[in-house]
Amino acid sequence: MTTSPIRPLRPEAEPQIIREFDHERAEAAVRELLYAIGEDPTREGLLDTPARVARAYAELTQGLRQTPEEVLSTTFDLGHDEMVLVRDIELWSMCEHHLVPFTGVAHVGYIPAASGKITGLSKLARLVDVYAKRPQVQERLTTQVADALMEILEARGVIVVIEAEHLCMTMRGVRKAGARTITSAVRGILHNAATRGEAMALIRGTH
Ligand SMILES: Nc1nc2c(ncn2[C@@H]2O[C@H](COP(=O)(O)OP(=O)(O)OP(=O)(O)O)[C@@H](O)[C@H]2O)c(=O)[nH]1
Ligand SMILES: [Zn+2]
Repeated sequence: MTTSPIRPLRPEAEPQIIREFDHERAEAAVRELLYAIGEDPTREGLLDTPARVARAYAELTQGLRQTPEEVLSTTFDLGHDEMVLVRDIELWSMCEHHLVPFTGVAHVGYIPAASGKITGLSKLARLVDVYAKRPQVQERLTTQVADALMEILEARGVIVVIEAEHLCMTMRGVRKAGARTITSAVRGILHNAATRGEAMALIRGTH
């Protein structure tokens, strides 16, 4: 059995961008976990599992190695300064308490700067992934997406609504399948009741 050297955990609340995923360390940890649950990682069916799980985790946590600035670096000036809203962006994240998935949809809307700084629609979905593909809590995911749009696009207003089901509440623990958690973050001129109402109507599809 091999164990990799213990390195200190990062002390910061917000993780630093670490460019390289440590496959060797992840594999060693998975091997250890298999021993811990009473499995035998040397049996044939499990031989490649540590490497596979490491690759899967590299993908599931790839947002830790990306920045919102990279994603939002392409902007256009379309002279459009009204609300842009992308609804039902599929979302898969990982709850930081249990490291099991939570999944649902994000609705992301913003009102561009008067200068008309607009990003590509797909970039809103990519931005959600930058923050979703990390160990997360839904509240932080919601505010991080909103804050990134305010800061990087200099949007005049942002609304982010996330509806998700947490597998840690479904497959284990309290076992309440179907319970959905809804979080929202509102910034800038979307605090204005009429503007927010317009956004909510678009999100609900009742406009
Ligand atoms: N606020 C918030 N809580 C979350 C999120 N994901 C998971 N949780 C909760 O985190 C809590 C962790 O509670 P603990 O009592 O420390 O852990 P636990 O003993 O496994 O709790 P149970 O899930 O109730 O069995 C649970 O209530 C989870 O439902 C999230 O995104 N936001
Ligand atoms: Zn959880």
